[in-house]
Amino acid sequence: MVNKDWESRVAYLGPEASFTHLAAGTVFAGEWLMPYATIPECIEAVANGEVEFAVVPLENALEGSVPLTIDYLFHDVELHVSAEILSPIEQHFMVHPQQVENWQDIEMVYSHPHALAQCHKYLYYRFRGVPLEQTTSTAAAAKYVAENPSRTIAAIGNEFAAKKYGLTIVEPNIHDFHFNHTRFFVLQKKNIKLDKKGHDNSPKTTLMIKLPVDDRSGALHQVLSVFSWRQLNLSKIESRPLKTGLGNYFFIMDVLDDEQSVMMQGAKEELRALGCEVKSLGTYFTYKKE
Ligand SMILES: O=C(O)C(=O)C[C@]1(C(=O)O)C=C[C@@H](O)C=C1
Repeated sequence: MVNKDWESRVAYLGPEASFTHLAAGTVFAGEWLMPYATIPECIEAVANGEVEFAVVPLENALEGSVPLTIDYLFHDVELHVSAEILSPIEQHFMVHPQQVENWQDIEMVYSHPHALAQCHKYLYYRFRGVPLEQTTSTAAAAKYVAENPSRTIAAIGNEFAAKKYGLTIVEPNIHDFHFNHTRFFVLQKKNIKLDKKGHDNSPKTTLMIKLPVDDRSGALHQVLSVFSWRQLNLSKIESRPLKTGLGNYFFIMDVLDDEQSVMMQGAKEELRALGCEVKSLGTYFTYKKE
């Protein structure tokens, strides 16, 4: 349980009305939400004690992982996941009200790289050849378009960003696939599950595993059998480069159990006995944004 005698400071990938801001609001309504410009700045803010929590994007159903978040958590900081938030994502095409007449002749489209990728087909068929400009978030794109009313430019983002920055949505729901969801991590220094109203009551643990250095054949198979014979269900496995040489990876695994269970304790012990390095990000519950 989190002690809630004080108001928590919560960093999020801003500015206001980013998808991360909306996700953070579902779990931290009424708390002190503080926008930061980039994912590393959010993570550093919690690591050096400026804030108690940080909310950052981790994975999108269409585009896959946000490598910056995963790599930062593995290489740069010792933090824990205290919750995950799943949020539906709807991308809209928006312009400054002064440019509504010209929106078909847009000269540049601004958004976060994940959002641009989620709308790749739409942009290809509708605005082929129009330059795409990456921003630190969809809300940053909306803010930029709002600050440049004389330019024939557009942003891709959510309806709250359109409202917040006074833009007009000229084409709603332009994401290429209907099932567009993003998973966000709530990070904290302490290894404590966030136990607020509205979670799913199913603990999940994220482990980051480095295989033994001897590079023996079957090492990954051995790791997987540690979970398999204990009937520990994995909901995700992914590899990321260790950044030490080609072919060197670590694995991120999400296990559907509490780190404190007998089976999980045994699994971690056995992994270490096999020569693996195991970094646990802790156990957390899932919160869903409607
Ligand atoms: O740009 C935003 O609004 C964000 O919160 C970032 C982010 C991401 O990193 O994937 C979050 C959700 C959407 O998938 C698009 C962008």
